Amino acid sequence: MVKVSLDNVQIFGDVDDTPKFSPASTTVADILTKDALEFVVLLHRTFNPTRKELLENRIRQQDLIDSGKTAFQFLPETAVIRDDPTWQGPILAPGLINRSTEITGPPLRNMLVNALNADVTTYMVDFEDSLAPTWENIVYGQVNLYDAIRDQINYTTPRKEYKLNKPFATSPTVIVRPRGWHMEEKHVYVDGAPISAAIFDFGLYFFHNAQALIELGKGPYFYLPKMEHHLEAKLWNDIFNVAQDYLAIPRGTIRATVLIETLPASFQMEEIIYQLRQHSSGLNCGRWDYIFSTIKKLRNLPDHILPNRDLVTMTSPFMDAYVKRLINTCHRRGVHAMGGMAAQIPIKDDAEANDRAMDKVRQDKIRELTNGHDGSWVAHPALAAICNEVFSNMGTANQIYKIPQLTGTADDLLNTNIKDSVVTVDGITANVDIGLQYMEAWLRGSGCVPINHLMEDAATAEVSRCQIYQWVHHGVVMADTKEAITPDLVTAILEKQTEKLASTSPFGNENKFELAAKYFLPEIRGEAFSDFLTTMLYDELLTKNDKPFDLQKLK
Ligand SMILES: CC(=O)SCCNC(=O)CCNC(=O)[C@H](O)C(C)(C)COP(=O)(O)OP(=O)(O)OC[C@H]1O[C@@H](n2cnc3c(N)ncnc32)[C@H](O)[C@@H]1OP(=O)(O)O
Ligand SMILES: O=CC(=O)O
Ligand SMILES: [Mg+2]
Repeated sequence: MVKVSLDNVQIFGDVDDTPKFSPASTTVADILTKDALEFVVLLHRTFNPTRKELLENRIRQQDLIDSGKTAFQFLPETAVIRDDPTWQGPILAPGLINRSTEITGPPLRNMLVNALNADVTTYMVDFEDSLAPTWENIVYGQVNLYDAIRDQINYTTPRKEYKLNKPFATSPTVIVRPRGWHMEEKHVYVDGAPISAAIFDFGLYFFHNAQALIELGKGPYFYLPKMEHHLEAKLWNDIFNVAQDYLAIPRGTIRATVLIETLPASFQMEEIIYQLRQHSSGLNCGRWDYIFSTIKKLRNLPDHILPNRDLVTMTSPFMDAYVKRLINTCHRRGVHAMGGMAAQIPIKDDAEANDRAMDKVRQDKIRELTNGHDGSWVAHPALAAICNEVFSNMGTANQIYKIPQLTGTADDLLNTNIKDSVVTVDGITANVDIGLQYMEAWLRGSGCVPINHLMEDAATAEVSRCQIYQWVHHGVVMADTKEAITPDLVTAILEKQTEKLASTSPFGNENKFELAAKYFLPEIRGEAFSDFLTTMLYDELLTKNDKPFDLQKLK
């Protein structure tokens, strides 16, 4: 075994050794053990320089786009991968053959139990879009997964008893989504800089649970978010190989589904599967981040202005092209093509509105099934039945064997012309409202919230944020007032919304609307464009102890 020095490692978060849940749960100290930390530090030291280079490459690509020399093309240097029809993904892994209904949600203990009890095939446990990365959320997410896998997650609150209906081994297969390459975990420093959040989330989960999962007839399975280049997938693949070798687990045991949720990645779908080859479990249409990325990448080009958020749909030309290209690519290579998230959630106090919302979810799933997806996502247990019903029409565990015609040329992927496109005052107000409410919740530690009966998470909020930037930047003329959108107009809307929401907040003086507005303002005035809302706000979540935790006390 490689010896890893922890001399230059510091932990600034609490490493609690008292159980948080009743009956007694695993503790944070059982997760952040010396052995586990050595493993994640080894991965970080080995792979962080490449991660940083790849992040710099993203900035260079953006400069190219902004200068009008569009970088969007199928890469000439990887034509050989695309043109070779012979290579295939691996044989499907145990627990990942039928993925017709995947529930998703953050790894909060109550939600983990509820999701594992849901009538679904698989469960994407999310450290990313739906989780605000407080130290507490991150480390207890690991505690909760550890306990779930060992059938010791049952617990009681004053309100409710949470109990798994079935053993973990026969519950929906768990697929963990670590944070993306851009995020750092600032509660852990290695050699004077924060550790990569992706490596931290992946490493702790893999180290503690890979062997146990294999013994249960499943495996260490992952969803990989927000990649922008096939070499970013190669980086994951290299990490997987080292991780498996380290624990003497056969290479190819890990499986990873990549979210195609950035515009550049949709030009490299085949290469991404190729890089992960023996570890690939397909691709997923991460539609919300994909809309965000499309706006973000093309934000400074006047020909790609998108209309009001509710007019950008899965049938918009660029979205339709991306979905169809993804399904064709996956099925040609023998891997799953997963659908994405309709934002509608159950509406409890209005039966008719609920029926309309549920019908939107159903129509979305029907479109996905008809296009050829092998399964799709649901945001809430009450939506599982709809997805199950629609995808039962496959009649088989998946439809990988069906290869639809290859559509989605480079021009189609960039075709942002949407019929009857308009931007209106209501469209701006809705985006301001969503962005502000979401950021305020995130700053209080909630990464996924219902707003106006829709699920809002980091990806959907990004769409709202960067639409306003784009409209102000280009001085778009509103269809209703015939006036151009200016920084002063959006400032006035933000101020009004902030005052209204702060004065009615159930959190009273503890609400964070003023703080959220302070960060939001330069973004929507077009004066700043942060890479991600989450990296922009992250320091506000730090509960960094001044004195690092004494590593001698690690178990
Ligand atoms: C763009 C993307 O990345 S999509 C993927 C990321 N997004 C997600 O994963 C969405 C996850 N979903 C959620 O967080 C929630 O469903 C929300 C915030 C959208 C709605 O939450 P709420 O309004 O609180 O839902 P509601 O009150 O109906 O919840 C009822 C029960 O269902 C549970 N529940 C709701 N959603 C889920 C879920 N996704 N997984 C497990 N349990 C859930 C709640 O925990 C609650 O049970 P409890 O009282 O025992 O704790
Ligand atoms: O992660 C999913 C998305 O839509 O973004
Ligand atoms: Mg996403």
